[in-house]
Amino acid sequence: MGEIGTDLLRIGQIKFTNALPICHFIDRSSPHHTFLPGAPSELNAWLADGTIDAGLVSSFAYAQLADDFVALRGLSVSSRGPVGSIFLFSKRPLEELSGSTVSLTSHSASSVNLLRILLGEIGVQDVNYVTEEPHLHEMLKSADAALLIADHALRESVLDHGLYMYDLGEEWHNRTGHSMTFAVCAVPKRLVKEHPDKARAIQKLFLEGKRKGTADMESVIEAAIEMMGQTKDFWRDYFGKLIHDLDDELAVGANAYFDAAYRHGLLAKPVKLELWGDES
Ligand SMILES: C=C(O[C@@H]1C=C(C(=O)O)C=C[C@H]1O)C(=O)O
Repeated sequence: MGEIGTDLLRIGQIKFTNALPICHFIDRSSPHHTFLPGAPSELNAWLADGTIDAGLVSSFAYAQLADDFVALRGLSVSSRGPVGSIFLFSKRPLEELSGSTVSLTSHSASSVNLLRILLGEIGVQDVNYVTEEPHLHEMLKSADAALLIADHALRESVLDHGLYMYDLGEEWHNRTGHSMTFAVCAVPKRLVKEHPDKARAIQKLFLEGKRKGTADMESVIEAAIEMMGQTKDFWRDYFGKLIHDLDDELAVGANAYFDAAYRHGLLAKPVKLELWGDES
């Protein structure tokens, strides 16, 4: 973490379309904040090494850093059922992946660990996990299945590969009945304690961006089309699946995920989501 009393706070922002409903309208004119866009895995590493002070990161990365960070109330990337952009593309049905090689996108922390949990719960054993750049064709040259997230997953999801496709938000919901929170907005406990006004200012920037995005979804969709093409209906359907809120109810799903991650040996200790700030 940098010198937190200083005037400039560095804030991480997900560079993919899933965060556009929050990030498209963020006011970047503030002299006290600078925004650094990255893939989730980059943002996670930046939060851990102090390159950024706060921002959107994988919920799993938050869980690893939960001693030092809180999650801002009202902000997340979540789904209650299908998420539409987190897919396992597989040559075999999920239940038949024991002894297989599964290639994991290098961009994710939450989804790759969710996949480990889901396969573990189904009783799939002896999987050889490899982490690779998110290129489906390359990944499947040597793997039996490949996990992609975000824009890479969206792009492949509209093509016919003749592969089995599993939406991890849907698999998690079918299995547990819970929502799943993939990303949260993490802020250092030190900032909250020593400069609550600054933590509140970060939350307000994101919440105000989300409020504008919700009120003007057409502009958010235009921005998504500019990034990736597809039709307005495609984006309406996709953004309709995503939830960008974070409240006590969604925290139940996030905590169920953290519990499962701990049970499966993926987190070193039990973690509870610590929400901070007001939602408005
Ligand atoms: C919905 C998504 O959620 C994302 C998934 C993440 C992860 O797997 O670590 C992190 C941030 C989110 O942007 C997605 O990428 O499609």
